[in-house]
Amino acid sequence: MAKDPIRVLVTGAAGQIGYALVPMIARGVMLGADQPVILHMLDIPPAAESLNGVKMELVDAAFPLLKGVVATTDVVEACTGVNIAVMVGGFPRKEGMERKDVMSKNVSIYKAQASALEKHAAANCKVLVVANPANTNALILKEFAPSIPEKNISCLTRLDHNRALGQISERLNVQVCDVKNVIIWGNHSSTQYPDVNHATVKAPGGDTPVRQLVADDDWLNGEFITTVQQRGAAIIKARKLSSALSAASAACDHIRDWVLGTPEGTFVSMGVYSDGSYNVPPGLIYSFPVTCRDGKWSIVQGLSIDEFSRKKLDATAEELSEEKALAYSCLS
Ligand SMILES: NC(=O)C1=CN([C@@H]2O[C@H](COP(=O)(O)OP(=O)(O)OC[C@H]3O[C@@H](n4cnc5c(N)ncnc54)[C@H](O)[C@@H]3O)[C@@H](O)[C@H]2O)C=CC1
Ligand SMILES: O=C([O-])CC(=O)C(=O)O
Repeated sequence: MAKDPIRVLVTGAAGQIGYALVPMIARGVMLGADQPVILHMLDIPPAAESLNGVKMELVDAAFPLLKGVVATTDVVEACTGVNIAVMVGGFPRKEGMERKDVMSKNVSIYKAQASALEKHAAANCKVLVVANPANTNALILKEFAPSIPEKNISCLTRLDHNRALGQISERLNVQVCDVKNVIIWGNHSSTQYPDVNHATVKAPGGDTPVRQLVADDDWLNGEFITTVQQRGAAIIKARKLSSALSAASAACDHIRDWVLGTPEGTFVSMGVYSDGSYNVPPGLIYSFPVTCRDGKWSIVQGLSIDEFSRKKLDATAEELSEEKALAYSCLS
């Protein structure tokens, strides 16, 4: 029997990530090739005409899974009945700007949209915040939507996770699909910690540790980390625009694994509300290694953390605590 459609909200849908993301959702990349969807697209009034153009293109693409499109500048209409909310809308970082510069512009948007989601989304709506500062926007959304379960609010660090897989695959000249279990800890910012200590590569004789195969700790503890941390800035420098196709693809990966589950023995990185695991302060949205099953994520427990890693986990937590304080000062 055909499945009922799932309503997916994309905010900032007239923007560049939105333009890459909505066709992926309509093609089944996010929720599966047998899952019909109804797209809800929100943008602000100055972008209304462009948003309508995106809607026209969705019609023209004749996606079999796409059962309806709501394109609106009304946040209530956009949020009504949605099962999944991908929050991309906001002000992007431009060349030379740090994430902190975009903080005040974005946290007030997330405070307002929290209330709309809380009042009008479907019960058990899963929320993914993409817009920067992603962790702190998600935290503000959580704080101002107290009736949405904290387990349902997350932020995107899957792009960083995928970038780390990509760097290892290039370095070792192996297929990216054979590399797994890298971890992004902390903030989606240049303090994030891309950790390969539990990562492996599939080989005929069994999974082999990345550290053993690379056999160059200086590279893994130095250039590899900074390349992943700075990849967003490198794309902005090259394109004069921030990452869009890779961000859209990572948003699909994030929701797909959350809803449909992670493969056995594989973990992925998600920004989620800290419960104090790995001595990360509770009260922050922090990227952890997680596995997903039955629509729920769980933080992978019991991984060893060496002294080098501990310092990096703490440094990015420190930055998130500072961002949280700054966000609240912007809102007051
Ligand atoms: N977490 C991650 O891995 C990544 C996050 N980002 C972030 O994603 C966000 C979107 O990036 P782009 O699509 O490149 O930006 P963009 O500027 O092309 O699109 C943003 C869209 O949001 C809309 N918008 C602004 N305020 C809004 C509001 N209150 N409600 C609804 N829509 C609103 C704008 O009109 C625009 O159409 C930025 O904050 C960017 O920094 C970008 C790449 C990766
Ligand atoms: O760096 C930026 O502003 C865009 C972004 O989040 C990324 O590409 O990771």
